[in-house]
Amino acid sequence: MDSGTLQNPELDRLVAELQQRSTEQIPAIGNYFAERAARGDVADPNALDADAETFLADKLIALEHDKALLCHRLCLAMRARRVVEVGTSHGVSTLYLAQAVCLVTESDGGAGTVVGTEIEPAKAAVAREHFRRAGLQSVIDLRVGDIRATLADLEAPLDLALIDIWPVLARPALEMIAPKLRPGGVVLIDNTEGHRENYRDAFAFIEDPANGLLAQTLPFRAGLEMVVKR
Ligand SMILES: C[S@@+](CC[C@H](N)C(=O)[O-])C[C@H]1O[C@@H](n2cnc3c(N)ncnc32)[C@H](O)[C@@H]1O
Repeated sequence: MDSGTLQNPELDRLVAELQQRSTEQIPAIGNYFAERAARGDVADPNALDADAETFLADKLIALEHDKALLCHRLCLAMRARRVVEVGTSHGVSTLYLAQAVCLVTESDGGAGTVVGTEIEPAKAAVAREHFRRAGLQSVIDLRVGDIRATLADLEAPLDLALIDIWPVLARPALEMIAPKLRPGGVVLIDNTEGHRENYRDAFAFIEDPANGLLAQTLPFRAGLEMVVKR
């Protein structure tokens, strides 16, 4: 038995194919930002300009397999059935989350949903096709638009959230999600070590005792923040 899989051969093939496509795009993304910096035209990761947004519009930038697998295993451990994903892109991490929620509801009964959100309609359309291929579309509520509108009416209590979006959006996402997390609920935030400074507003929120959160940076590549509601 392979402990690093979702133990569904078709789904494992699909996520491996998408992870490979995402990995292959990374050098081009690095080159784009390096070339701009070399021209003295540094792209601000906290305020992407139109050129950077156009360049990134078709890039997967998927959550790496090891991090996505942790999300999957945590959903199972927590028996998560209300999950939110902030930043869906082509839906790679959504597939891991949705399969875990399906396993929980199949074994424990009842219903479950993964709410995803993506601002680029073309990316959302590709994500929907992946959900359909995986047979997971019935548990995914993909909302197209800006998180500040699409996540304004999240239904409580939430079990788990994954924040995998530009760092500047982590704070507004936390402001909408944290009050609706159940005690023991978890938020995972990608790249918090690699972009610590850009996450300063998010950390100010996490460290405010009024919000009842505790955090630890897990030692994945570029860091993965695990935030727990007390
Ligand atoms: C890092 S990618 C998400 C990757 C995805 N979690 C996966 O594993 O496949 C971040 C995504 O957030 C989207 N995004 C950026 N700003 C957004 C906003 N204001 N509202 C919703 N989505 C946004 C981007 O278009 C991009 O596709």
